[in-house]
Amino acid sequence: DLGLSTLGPFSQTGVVDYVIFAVLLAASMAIGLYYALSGGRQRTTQEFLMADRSMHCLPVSLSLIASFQSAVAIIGVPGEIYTHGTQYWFIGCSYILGLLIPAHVFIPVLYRLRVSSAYQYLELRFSKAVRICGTLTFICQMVIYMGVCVYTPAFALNAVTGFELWGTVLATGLVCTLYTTMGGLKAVIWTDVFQTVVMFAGQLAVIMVGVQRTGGVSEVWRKVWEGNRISGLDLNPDPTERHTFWTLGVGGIFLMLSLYGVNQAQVQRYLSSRTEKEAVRSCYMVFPSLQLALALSCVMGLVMFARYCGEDPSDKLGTSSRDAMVIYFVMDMLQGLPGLPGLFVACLFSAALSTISSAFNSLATVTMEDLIKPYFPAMSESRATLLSKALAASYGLLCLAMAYLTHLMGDSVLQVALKIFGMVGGPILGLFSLGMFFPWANSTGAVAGLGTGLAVAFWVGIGSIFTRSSGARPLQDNSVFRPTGLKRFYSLSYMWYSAFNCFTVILIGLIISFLTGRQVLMCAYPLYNPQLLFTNSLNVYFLFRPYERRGCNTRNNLSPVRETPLFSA
Ligand SMILES: O=C(O)CCCC[C@@H]1SC[C@@H]2NC(=O)N[C@@H]21
Ligand code: NA
Repeated sequence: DLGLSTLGPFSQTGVVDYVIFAVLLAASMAIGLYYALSGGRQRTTQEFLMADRSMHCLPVSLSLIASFQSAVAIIGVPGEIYTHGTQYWFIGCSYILGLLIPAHVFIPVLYRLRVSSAYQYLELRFSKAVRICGTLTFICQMVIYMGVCVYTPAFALNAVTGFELWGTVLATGLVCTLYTTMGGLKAVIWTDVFQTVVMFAGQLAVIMVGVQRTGGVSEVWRKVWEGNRISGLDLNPDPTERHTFWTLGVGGIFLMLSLYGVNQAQVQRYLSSRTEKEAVRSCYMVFPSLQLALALSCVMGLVMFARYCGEDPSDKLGTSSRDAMVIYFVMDMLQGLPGLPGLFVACLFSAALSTISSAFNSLATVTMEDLIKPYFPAMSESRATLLSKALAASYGLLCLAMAYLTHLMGDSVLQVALKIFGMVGGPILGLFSLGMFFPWANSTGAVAGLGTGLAVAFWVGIGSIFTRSSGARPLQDNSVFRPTGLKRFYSLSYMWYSAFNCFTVILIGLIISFLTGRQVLMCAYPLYNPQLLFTNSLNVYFLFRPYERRGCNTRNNLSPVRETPLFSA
């Protein structure tokens, strides 16, 4: 508690803010209960994990946003814009291809395979070992990320308002675990819808009050313009430059593909759609909402700059953490307006709840589908569902432990989250790309590629922590730091991690495949018949297993879908 509890929402306006926060938690619980007691009452894994594959595109698209738009973005992005200007806004350019490729490349393949876990594809294409490696990698990524998402809002609030830290983490974690365990994917998707609305409302409120209290739109614009926080198009090709149009607009595409193309949390939402067209439509509908989310958090950073541009309140705050400063700004703007601080607290926790509930549910799904069911085929449906619920609950508790670990990480939470996605999500994207676009890759190559990709990713990621240059260089710091050799390698912008690690997996995967299974060339069918791809008809072949000693064989029981154009030319 930085002694700013005078600014705290719960000292000035008191009860009404607590009520709003409590209403948010209660509403989420109510939705969880509703889906626990209605429909099939969550008695089958098809319902608990896949929502009976009956969802419409609107809730699915809002739930897709909610999965990877957490308090990290709501607190981290304004801090980024305040410190470095609007260069980060260019990440919005990556949303075009970052959503088109999932819609027309990854969804068709994964939807038609009728899988529950994205990693089942890896077994069909490669082998069980590759599937297990993919699943374990995904579990590591989401468990670490969940910890950051639970910790962020609680830490930020505690830093500024003295709001009870671990009590909040516990309350959030328990409520989330409960409704996810009771109501399954249907509850997670519908709470995501409700929480996304609260998230947008909270940010909008802060922006409107903030602009009004900082002298109106023209005054805000004048201050950010003079403070040169409106960044131009930075076309600097230097890959060690932290944020440029290339690292954000192009590097961001690979980040988006790793999240919206192959991440189980998003794939599960596509697969829960009633038809493939509905899934593709939900992917398209993500675009405007994602741009809105990005705009709100960027504008919030600009208003915050207009408010404090001269002074630097970190001395009052006692911490130079930009993340804590964002909460200070919000409480400074909203104090004395009954209900608004509570609305923002609800916004923060809605963002966190909607992300960690998606993480719980997708972790329970892959653990069940990839790590348990294959070894217990005779397990009864009710037993499997009960186990899935136990898994969701245990992941909830694990996430609280991870929240504590986040305590120890440096950097702004936004950078921590983006680094995790780059270091772990990038290699997984590489693994799927190796399988889908390189028919001659085999499972030995895939495992070697993934292992190498993860090793290199952690080498760069950990190395970057020790070299100054990878951190955020404040705008006014114009010291020319020219890293050389290994230091240059460590200085790679973290926005390139997804692309860099993806290509490492593909490169190593291909080399090892050639060295171990050259006969493969004759057997695997192209996933896409390339010359057809651009004539509007997509022939999705289910892949034959790569060459075994006895010549090509099709051990999997999926017959190739031959020559049936999936949508007419
Ligand atoms: O908010 C978080 O929890 C993670 C930070 C943002 C993750 C990436 S950034 C590009 C894409 N847009 C989003 O809203 N989330 C993802
Ligand atoms: Na969220």
